[in-house]
Amino acid sequence: MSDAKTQIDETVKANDVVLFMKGNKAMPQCGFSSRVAGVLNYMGVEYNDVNVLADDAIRQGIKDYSDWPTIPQLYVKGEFVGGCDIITEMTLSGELDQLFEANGVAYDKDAAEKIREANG
Ligand SMILES: N[C@@H](CCC(=O)N[C@@H](CS)C(=O)NCC(=O)O)C(=O)O
Repeated sequence: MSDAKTQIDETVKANDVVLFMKGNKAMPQCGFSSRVAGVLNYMGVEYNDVNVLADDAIRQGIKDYSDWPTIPQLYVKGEFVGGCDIITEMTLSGELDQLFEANGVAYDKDAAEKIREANG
């Protein structure tokens, strides 16, 4: 395994929820990353953010790791879940709630409902 792949593998296995993004959760540097971080922040999810802009090897490595061409990328319990479009859809359909519940990830259900109400 390359250094980047090893680092990615260890990160997603050591942390329940990881978001590979541009910028960080406090200051996203891309609208797509901002949207996913915004959902997780609003839902009160505890997660690790990895800024791919800080390391080109991780930026390319995460795409190879998941075989997914873009960033952001959300991982739950070591599994790739999706990017911005998928996370948005899963938030609105309630599938993200189900995924968190199935994996014992704490989140604010009322906040999730508010997102759905505002976008229904
Ligand atoms: N449709 C994508 C949008 C994300 C996207 O297009 N990301 C681009 C621009 S930020 C990207 O990662 N390009 C490759 C790169 O910048 O390395 C999604 O659902 O996540």
